[in-house]
Amino acid sequence: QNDSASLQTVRFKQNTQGPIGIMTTSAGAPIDVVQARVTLNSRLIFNEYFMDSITHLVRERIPERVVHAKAGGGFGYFEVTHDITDICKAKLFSSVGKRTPVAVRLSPVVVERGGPDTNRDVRGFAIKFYTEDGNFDIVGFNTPMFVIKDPLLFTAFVRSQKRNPETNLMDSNTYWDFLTLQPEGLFMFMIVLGDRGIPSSYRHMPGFSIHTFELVNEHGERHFVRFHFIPEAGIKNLSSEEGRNIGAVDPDYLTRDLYNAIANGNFPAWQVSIQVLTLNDVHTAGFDVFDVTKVLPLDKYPLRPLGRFVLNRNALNYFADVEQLAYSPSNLVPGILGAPDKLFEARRLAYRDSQYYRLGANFNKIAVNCPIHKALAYNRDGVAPVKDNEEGIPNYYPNSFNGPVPYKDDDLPSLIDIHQDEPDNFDQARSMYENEMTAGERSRLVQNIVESLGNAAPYLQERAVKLYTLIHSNLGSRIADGLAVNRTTSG
Ligand code: HEM
Repeated sequence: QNDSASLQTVRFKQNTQGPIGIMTTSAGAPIDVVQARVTLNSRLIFNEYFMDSITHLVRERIPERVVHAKAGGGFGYFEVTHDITDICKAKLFSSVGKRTPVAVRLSPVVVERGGPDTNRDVRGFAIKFYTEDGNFDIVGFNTPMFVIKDPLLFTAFVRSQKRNPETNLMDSNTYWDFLTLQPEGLFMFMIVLGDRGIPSSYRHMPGFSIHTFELVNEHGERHFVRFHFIPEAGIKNLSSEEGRNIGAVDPDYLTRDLYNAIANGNFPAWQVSIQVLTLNDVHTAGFDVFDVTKVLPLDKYPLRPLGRFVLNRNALNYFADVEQLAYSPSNLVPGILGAPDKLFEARRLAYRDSQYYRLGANFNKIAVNCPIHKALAYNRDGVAPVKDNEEGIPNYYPNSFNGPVPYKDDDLPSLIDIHQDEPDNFDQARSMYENEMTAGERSRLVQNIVESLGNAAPYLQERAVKLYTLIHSNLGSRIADGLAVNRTTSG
């Protein structure tokens, strides 16, 4: 193969004059490989090359993320193109033309670390902005809504979509059991099972914050926004058949495409815009605008342009720069308070916990997670990397010895209190089916649902048909017909 990704090692050779140095052990001692390779009649325990490499090899794997284990990543910048200082005082938005470095990780949800990129799945869309006030992360999806609004259901969602504990196989019964027990998720799965379920490349994939974030301006006034990221290259997707065929030949298709695009100077870029609501809009919307299972209608809350981001650099090392990336909804900066819904609150805890588990206590000291200005936290010690461990700076607060002092924000409002109802987004699902989908899109949605649901137990099929009928009678009856035809042809 002749693509940039396949030729990485060849390029390395071209860019170097010859061997880059004498090989050593991890402790830096030079190795005489001729000697070291005489192992069959010698004491292995004294062979430092063997001992150093074997003991490292068996420690090379860290836990994969419980979700979003596989990904493509890229680095670049975010640039403000439109002034929004009337609604937000965050420094990264302070002036038109201002650039902030970003790290972006794009990932299927259920697919495991070595699995196929072209599976039908939701895709994660995570951006870290390295601002002068610390890191701000938006950890979103390629769908504008999430599957549940009650965080208590998250564990059930993940387990039902992943492998059956006895068979270790993906299981259509658990998949459809969850969706039919929590029918608010069917709205998001109209996208997953529809035309947008398999992006043709990460460059052609949109992103959404989903949560409605609360922002404050210099005067302490609040606004509420959802972020949208629209690919400048346009939105493009694969059909089920294309996904299957491509995945059979190259399971890393999307990862490779992203790497090659960046390596070849065809830099992927996204337009960033926001839907903006005032406090009054929140009260008069007529529905819970913080409900992550719902979208905010674009005709009522149109997109306001904000900026764009461009990915112009690949990771220098995938493990160091992408695997070790640690995004968290709790990474917020002055001016951006986060979202007031329960799911966001749960996420503020879950990501940190996951990163302690997979990366260790000092995950924020790993280079790719470090803020651009030195963090002055009072934490010390723990597993590597500790870097300079803040040298002689006092390690407790408060202290009388010139340790870091608190930031003062006189206007700092807290997140508003909201009341959340039981989820009900059938109206939005109905409207999507009725008004937004073309006849072709509807047919392909039905076909994909029938294909997937056809593998589930009959009583789950019945439950699903009832729910789809509540969304739209036409959708329900077409699925029922499709399942009946399948039964006849297979029986
Ligand atoms: C709006 C809803 C949600 C969205 C859009 C979302 C999105 C994402 C994305 C994009 C990632 C991958 C981040 C990366 O690239 O490293 C991720 C990872 C993860 N998510 Fe979520 N998620 C949502 C809800 C939740 C909830 C409710 C929980 C648990 C309470 C949760 C727990 C996790 C965990 C533990 C990880 C792995 C984090 C790590 O180890 O770095 N997510 N999520």
